[in-house]
Amino acid sequence: MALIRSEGVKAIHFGAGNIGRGFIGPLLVNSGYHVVFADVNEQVIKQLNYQDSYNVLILDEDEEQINSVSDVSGVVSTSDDIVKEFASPELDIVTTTVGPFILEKIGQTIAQGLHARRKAKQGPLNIIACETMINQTSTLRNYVFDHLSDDDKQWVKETVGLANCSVDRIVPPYDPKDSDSPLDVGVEGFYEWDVDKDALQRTPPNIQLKGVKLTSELDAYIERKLFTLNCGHAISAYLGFLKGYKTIDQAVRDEEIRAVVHAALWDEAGAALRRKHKFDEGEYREYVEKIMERFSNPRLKDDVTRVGREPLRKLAKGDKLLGPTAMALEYGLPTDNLSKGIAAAFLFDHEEYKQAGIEKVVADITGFEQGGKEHGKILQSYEELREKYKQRE
Ligand SMILES: NC(=O)c1ccc[n+]([C@@H]2O[C@H](COP(=O)([O-])OP(=O)(O)OC[C@H]3O[C@@H](n4cnc5c(N)ncnc54)[C@H](O)[C@@H]3O)[C@@H](O)[C@H]2O)c1
Ligand SMILES: O=P(O)(O)OC[C@@H](O)[C@@H](O)[C@H](O)[C@H](O)CO
Repeated sequence: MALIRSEGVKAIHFGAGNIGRGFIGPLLVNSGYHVVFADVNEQVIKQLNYQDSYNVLILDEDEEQINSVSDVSGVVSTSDDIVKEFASPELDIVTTTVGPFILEKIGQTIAQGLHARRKAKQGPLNIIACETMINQTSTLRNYVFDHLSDDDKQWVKETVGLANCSVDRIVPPYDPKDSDSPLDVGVEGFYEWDVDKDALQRTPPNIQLKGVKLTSELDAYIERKLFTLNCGHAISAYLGFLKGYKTIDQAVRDEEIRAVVHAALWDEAGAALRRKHKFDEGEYREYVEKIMERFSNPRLKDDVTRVGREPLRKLAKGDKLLGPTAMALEYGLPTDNLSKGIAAAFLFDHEEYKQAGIEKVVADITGFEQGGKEHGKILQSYEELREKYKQRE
């Protein structure tokens, strides 16, 4: 059993959920931080303060490893305690994994915390939101700035680093039957965290995150992750759901689904990404094959409903499905398999689409004109999938 221990400076992490406890928290602890988890879930916070540690189980197909994460505590994110934590001289970094829609809510809390920190005359800080979306920290920054005075804004501009990033580790909810503690979490061994190094506040240079890649080319890393891993994940989830599979590994072991996902990632999204970012073909092939292997991991038991959650968010322009489609079209590349994934997303949550009429809904959401080629491809796949999997409606 590998033991991870922290030694000094503090981090606040908003969101003590799967990825918070399973990746960001442990990585911060491993980098020497005491991690204060901030969450609305009072039960989780109580348990964190009671236990002071929990286990992260690495669930790879060929490896079983348990890491104990200690020196962690929790505060309820809606209590005054969180504002006090911001004023602490030991605080060095603030991270989040609360979900894209929650950033607006924590924006006000972070603004109050930053105000308290300025009043307490404490020093620099870095904030990194780790949600699965493009420019998540810039989005959070806007919400925070909505609640700051002009003086506070000026202080934040001079003192606080707000860096975008890309975070990758698959962390599904862990079945409590499989462990002794409700805090324990099961994760895959693979992880990647790329952070925009130019946006970080480096005075004092406390930030030394072990296992983090600091880069000046974040856009390429973000697009590679979102348009490959998350794109393939979403397509697997939606097609898997239609075919009656419960988990992602079951879905991608189905030859038909696997072929669509692989072609979407390699021939369509991948071909576009390789052109735009000049990724080395061999390295990119390894990246795709590794993703297919990660999706196939039966020990993760990752439910298609978790991966497919909030389909309208996933269908947003520039996000994991329409983003790579637009990029492929820009380079004159095929999009047939991406279109199938998009069509399947419309069938995942079809009740609300049914009411408005699918043709209009597809046009409104995708921006593809009714009667146009791309709109037609999605609609055709939609009808084919609907006919084929009628029994699941
Ligand atoms: N699970 C993964 O595989 C994974 C990997 C990379 C990134 N992410 C991203 O991380 C984010 C969280 O995903 P997750 O799977 O951990 O979800 P989750 O539901 O397990 O965790 C979210 C946590 O945020 C908490 N929360 C909700 N509202 C809050 C608030 N106002 N203040 C503080 N805490 C609040 C919830 O109580 C919960 O504990 C998402 O943006 C997701 O895209 C997830
Ligand atoms: O978190 P979402 O809902 O945007 O997407 C679901 C999964 O694809 C996602 O959580 C992945 O597991 C994660 O992005 C892996 O790094």
